[in-house]
Amino acid sequence: MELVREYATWEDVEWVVGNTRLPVVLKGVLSAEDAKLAVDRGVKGIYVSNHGGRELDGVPATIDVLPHIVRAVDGEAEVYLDGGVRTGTDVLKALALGARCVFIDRPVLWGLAHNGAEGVQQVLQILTQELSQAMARAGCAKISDIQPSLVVHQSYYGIPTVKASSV
Ligand SMILES: Cc1cc2nc3c(=O)[nH]c(=O)nc-3n(C[C@H](O)[C@H](O)[C@H](O)COP(=O)(O)O)c2cc1C
Repeated sequence: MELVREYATWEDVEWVVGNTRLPVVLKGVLSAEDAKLAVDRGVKGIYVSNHGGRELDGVPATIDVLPHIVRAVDGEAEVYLDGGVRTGTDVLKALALGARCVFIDRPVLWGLAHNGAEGVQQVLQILTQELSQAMARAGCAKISDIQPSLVVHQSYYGIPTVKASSV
């Protein structure tokens, strides 16, 4: 019986990178080790995601692994994050911990289900307004003013966090 492979390998990543001149973004990175392996293979965007926690019980929260991944990547790729971003302060925290941007999935779908295109617009407006308020209260006039010192994270104290290995 032929088994159907349901996971990607590093060879797959190498194939994609080698077959396009476009920058490749790898989604689903949850460990510093994998982030480094991806960068070493020419990946230009590390997309920290646990797919909304829907794929595998027990995976770490993306915000917990983000600082380790940012440190490992060391500016060699942009780092993005999704998973559980629900408020403007969530956005602020992710940016402060080194994400270039965040992605939002289910809140957008909830807005769509509630009120169609207008509902989606409302969700994005609420998040934008909350981020703007959070930035004002944190003394940030622009996005580049959002610095790690705004956020106290357990990893800054050397407390070990869960390590996962997945692509
Ligand atoms: C209904 C649904 C289907 C999804 N399908 C995929 C998928 O096929 N591939 C993938 O990488 N992520 C998939 N995701 C995960 C999202 O792209 C995203 O990583 C996650 O939902 C972000 O978390 P949030 O919903 O808390 O914002 C799916 C999410 C939902 C809710």
